[in-house]
Amino acid sequence: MTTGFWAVLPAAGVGRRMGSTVPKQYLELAGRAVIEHTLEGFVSHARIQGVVVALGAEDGYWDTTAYAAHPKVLRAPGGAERCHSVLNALSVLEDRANEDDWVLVHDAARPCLRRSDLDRLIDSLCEDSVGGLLGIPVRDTMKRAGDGERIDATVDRSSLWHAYTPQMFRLGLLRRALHEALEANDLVTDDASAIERLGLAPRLIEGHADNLKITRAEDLPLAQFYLQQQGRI
Ligand SMILES: Nc1ccn([C@@H]2O[C@H](COP(=O)(O)OP(=O)(O)OP(=O)(O)O)[C@@H](O)[C@H]2O)c(=O)n1
Ligand SMILES: C[C@](O)(CO)[C@H](O)COP(=O)(O)O
Repeated sequence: MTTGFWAVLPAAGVGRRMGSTVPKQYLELAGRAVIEHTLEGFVSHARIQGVVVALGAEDGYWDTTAYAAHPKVLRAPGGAERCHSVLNALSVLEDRANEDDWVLVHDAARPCLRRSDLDRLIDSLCEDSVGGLLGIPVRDTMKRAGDGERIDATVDRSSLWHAYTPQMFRLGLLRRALHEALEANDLVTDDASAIERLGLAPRLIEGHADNLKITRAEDLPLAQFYLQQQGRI
């Protein structure tokens, strides 16, 4: 049986840290919504059979996007935290995908993902027994803050990475891992953390630092710069 590939885009956040009345996944970036740039990379990918977007209950923007009626795009209800949104999206895949199909979970707020990095992730992990994620090794000296934002310690950075997305795991394993994390009230902030809780070791695949997550206001012009550098706008 051929193994399928699906994408899940958690897009149900409110963007508190962005400080905008418009959720950051719908802010304009080079004339399109952030989420439209993100979706383009998955909808246009020949190996990706479908994309499930997890949307907030109050989302009044999705229907204005160019992908609202796209045949490859499905919807799921967002949840209170990112982990709930992802688990809801996996439920939408249950009657379409096989348990061993690969699911690539990618933040809607990361519009600058390179096709080359996406392909490297898929090619590196498609035979892997666990799965993994894109990331980059940290480049700065890392400090742990103590009281009053004074340094408590300098942390050995030699094996520290920034965890990015997509994070790629088989549907059945990821659903079980997230379900068990939530059962333990462990509101994991990424999908790999749920897999690690099972005692498994996801692989880190080095990508590019321009796969930033739009989080604060200064990230939007930086994302535009990166898209220009990539020749995408
Ligand atoms: N309950 C939630 C919270 C977040 N997300 C999504 O998960 C991704 C990463 O989350 P984050 O950057 O934290 O987005 P927000 O939660 O919107 O940001 P903030 O924490 O600043 O509110 C985003 O695409 C966001 O839309 C989601 O689907 N469901
Ligand atoms: C999934 C993630 O982008 C990996 O770095 C990150 O954990 C999301 O965290 P957030 O607090 O939901 O932005």
